[in-house]
Formats: sequence, structure tokens, C-alpha cells
Amino acid sequence: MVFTKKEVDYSLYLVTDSGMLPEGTTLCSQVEAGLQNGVTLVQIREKETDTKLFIEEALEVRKLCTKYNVPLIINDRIDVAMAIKADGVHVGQDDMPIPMVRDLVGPDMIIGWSVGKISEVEQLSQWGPKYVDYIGIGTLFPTQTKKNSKKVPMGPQGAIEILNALESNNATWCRTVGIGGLHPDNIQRVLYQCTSSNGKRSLDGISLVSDIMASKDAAGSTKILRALLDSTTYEFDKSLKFDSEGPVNHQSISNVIKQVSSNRPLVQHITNKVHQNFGANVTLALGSSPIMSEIESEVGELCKIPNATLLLNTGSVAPIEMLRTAVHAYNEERRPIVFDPVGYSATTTRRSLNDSLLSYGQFTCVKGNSSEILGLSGLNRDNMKGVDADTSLTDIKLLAQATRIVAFKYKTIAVCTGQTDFICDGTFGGELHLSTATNGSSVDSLTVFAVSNGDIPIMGDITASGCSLGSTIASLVGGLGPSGSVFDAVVSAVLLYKSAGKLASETCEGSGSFHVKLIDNLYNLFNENEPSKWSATLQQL
Ligand SMILES: Cc1ncc(COP(=O)(O)OP(=O)(O)O)c(N)n1
Ligand SMILES: Cc1ncsc1CCOP(=O)(O)O
Ligand SMILES: [Mg+2]
Repeated sequence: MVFTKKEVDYSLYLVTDSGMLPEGTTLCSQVEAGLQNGVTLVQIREKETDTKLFIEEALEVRKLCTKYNVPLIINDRIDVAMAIKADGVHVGQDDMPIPMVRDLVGPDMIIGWSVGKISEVEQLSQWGPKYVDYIGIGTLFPTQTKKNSKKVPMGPQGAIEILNALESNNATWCRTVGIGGLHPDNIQRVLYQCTSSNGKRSLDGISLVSDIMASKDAAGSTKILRALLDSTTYEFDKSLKFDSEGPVNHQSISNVIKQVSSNRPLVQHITNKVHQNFGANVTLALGSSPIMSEIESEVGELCKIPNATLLLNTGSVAPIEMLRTAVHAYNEERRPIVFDPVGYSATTTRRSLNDSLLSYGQFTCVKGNSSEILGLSGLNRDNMKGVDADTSLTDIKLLAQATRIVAFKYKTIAVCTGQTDFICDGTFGGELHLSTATNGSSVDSLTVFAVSNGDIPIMGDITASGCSLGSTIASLVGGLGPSGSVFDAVVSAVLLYKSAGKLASETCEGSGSFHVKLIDNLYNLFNENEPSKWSATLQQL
């Protein structure tokens, strides 16, 4: 064997399929185009090919791999792998059991295993380092390539659970690639989002079939993939810088408001009916332009309008396809999306709708009430019982931790609303790393900020008050200019909304006038732009 296992570069792993070759290309021409432009590992996966032809093709591909100094893996066929002296084999859950494979191929061959469940990670860690060298984590997204797959696409969140399981089972030797439906429009997001919660590992690479094998320009397609893998930042919010380093102060808040006043962002609301009118008025009060559109065909134009921003509130009745189109369009345009997972834990339907959207895109801010953020984090009150005698302290710790988890898991700025609001920036400035995740930054190392302004119970007596904080965040984030800080904008929005709410509660005569006064006070505080007079306070926990 030419390669030691440690040397293997898993970053761009090409898996073949002669069934999808475009006219004028061959298996070897596509593989060579890949090898010339950055493929680092090749697997021959020919499900329909007879043994004799499989061996002939494998020998040809082996010559190419030797020429480009790249290891060759054979899918399913241990006999062929041994016969042609390949560098490794890949088997799935329905193929030959791993201990038998290892017995047959000996200690030096690379063994890859398809993994989609935590129990499979526990199994490989029990076997120990001598058995599985890498795992293909999938299926990540829907794919036409593996048609008879029984697996439901797991999305980045499923891959994160596998990475966490590798860490908690100390399977440090095991390398990882993601597989299934990977293309240039989702690769950076997958690499960016898929990190273990302890910050110690991310994917070692991506594995794909159709993006290269079915490409009419396999060389060009591979170059695009290579450039994405070699980039160090996922700029999902093109002109916005992420910087939660410096403290947010009156000056920075005032700067945010000045930018919003001059840029007058367009805030596309996809939101529930109850919120539509209120959200539009809140947006107008903040010098921004609301558009309440659920028309799929116009999203592509709307997101290109300067300073366009999307508020996606999943209490909406728009069809999931429309929501996906909107997420995709704003992500492609690198414009911010504020996501409000309404009623996340209330029903299975809502949970799966929200999960599906969260696995489909990248969100600048995820804002929810405490039960939504707790639901998204996977924590519940029982996790923290007994930590503190004082229930309110327990709640603060629990909600702060849930906010951290959501920020880290979705690489977003998480906002958890309640009597106290919690804010946490888990974006890491869009940094992405192969293999070693967030430079060691873990969930627990994230800073949480608390915004308080006493209790404002009347907030709960009007409808869509939480949804309209979403409108406020979207306006302030969307109005930033190229030098603006998203974190500053989110904090400013939460402080502004809580301050306006307090003022309104002090002067209203009931819930009806509170509603009106909330808009009045948002309008006045925004236009006066004197954050030093705002009553809500920000505290670092
Ligand atoms: C890198 C990588 N990951 C997963 C698979 C899938 O293997 P398997 O589940 O055995 O399915 P088939 O590929 O045999 O259809 C893979 N081949 N490579
Ligand atoms: C072999 C395999 N295993 C899980 S998904 C998949 C196919 C991936 O193909 P594509 O990259 O074209 O989606
Ligand atoms: Mg298989």
C-alpha cells in the first residue's frame, strides 16, 4: 500500500456512477477531470456493472489514481478490492459486517462504513480503531443517485448528532465525510454548520457522485467544489460583518439606527395572518418598508432589492415549497433571514416543518420564545432541576444555556424572549474549517447577554407582540450598511423593543391602547435615536 491511513485527504471524495455520464464522456475521463482539479479520494461504485467489466474499469481507474497519487476505494465488492489491490473498501449497513471485512482485507486497507445512526457510532467505537477508518455520514439531503435508499435525509442537524456521538464515544481516529445531495449551493453551509458541540471536530470532507460524474464540464465543476472547500469563510451575509467582540454601547446602537434610517430596508414578511398588519406597522415605524408577500415567483426579484431582508415566521400558511424557495433565494443572494419558529414544540407537524426549513438554509438570527428555544435546544426544565434552589435562577441558567445551544447548533444569533431576553452569537464570523471545528470554541464557551426591563405582562395581552420583535430585528439587521455589525443590530432591536414596550405599558389604558402606544414609542425612540435614554438594560452573563 502506498498510503498510510493518516495521510489520506478526505476533503473531496468522488464516488463514481457510469449510469449518469453525459454524452461524449467516459468513466475515466470524468474521474481524470476530477483528479486534475482537486479530487483527493476516489471510490468506484458501479451498482449495475458485471464483475468482469467492474474489474477492467477498476484497473483503469487505479492507473489514474496512481498517476495523481490519490487512494482508490472500492464500493461493496471486497473481492474486487483485494484482487486489484485497491487502497480501501466502502461498505454500508446492508453489506458484509465490518469485523468480517477487516478479517478479509487485513490491517492496512482503509475501511469506510455508511453511518446514519448514533447506535452505529457506538458500535464502531466498541470495535475500536482497528476496524472502521472513516464513515460516510448520510444521507444528508435528497438525492436521485441512490434511488432505493430507505434513509430519510438527516440534514446538517443529523450529521451534527453523529459528530457529537463520535466525540462522546472517543472515536477520535474515525474520519468523516458527508454524503447525499451535496452541490455548490449547500456545501459551504454544511461544512460551516456541521461541528461537534465541544468544538473539536467538523467533517473531514464531502463525498459526492452526480455533481462531478453527471457534469458536462467535470473539470469546471470540480474546480468550483475545490474552491468552496478551500475557502475559510462562509459569507452567508455578504456585506455584513459579525463582531460580538466589542461591547454594544449607546454609540454602536445609534450607528445601527442611523444606517437603518438612511438605507430604509425592504423587509419581506412571510408571516402568520394575525401578525401581518401589526408587523407592517412596526416595520414602517422603524423607517423600513414592509412587504407581506408569499408569492413564490417574485422572491427572486425581491431579495435582490438593496437591503432586502426576510422575516420568516413559520406560523405562516405558505406552502413549504414557497418557504424553501424564499430561504434559498435569500441565502444565494447573501441577504439576512430572521427565522421565527412559531410553536416549535406544540405539534409534530410544526416541529417537522421548522426542522425541515432549518436544515434547508442558513439563518442570520433565530428568535423564539422560551418554549420554542428550549424545544430547539433539546433541553427541558428537568435537565436543570436541582441545580438551584431558586427557580428563577434555574430558569435563567436553563434559558441562557438553551440560547447558547441554539446559537451554536444553527451557527446563528439566537434570541430567546421572555421576561428577560437572552441573546447569543454563535456565528463565529462565518469561519469554516475542515476537520477541526470552531478552533476549540464550544457551546459552553459562548457568551450570553441578557436584556431586562422589569416585567411587562401586558405584552402577553396583545397578539403577535413576539412576532413583531422579529419585524424589529429584521428591520435593524436589514438596514445595516457594509460596515455594520449584525450582532449590534440584533441587540439594538431587542433593547429598543423592550424599552418601547415599557413606555407603552406605563401610559396605556388597556391592551388596545398598549398596542397603539407600542408602535408610537417604537417610532419615537427610533426617530429620536438617543439610546442613552432607553430603559432596557444589557448585561453580559
Ligand atoms: C462515502 C460513502 N458513503 C456512503 C456510501 C453508501 O454506501 P451503502 O450504504 O453501502 O450504499 P451503496 O453505495 O452501496 O449503494 C458510499 N458508497 N460511500
Ligand atoms: C452513495 C450514496 N450514499 C448515500 S447518498 C449516496 C449518493 C450520493 O449521490 P449524489 O452526490 O449524486 O447526491
Ligand atoms: Mg454498499
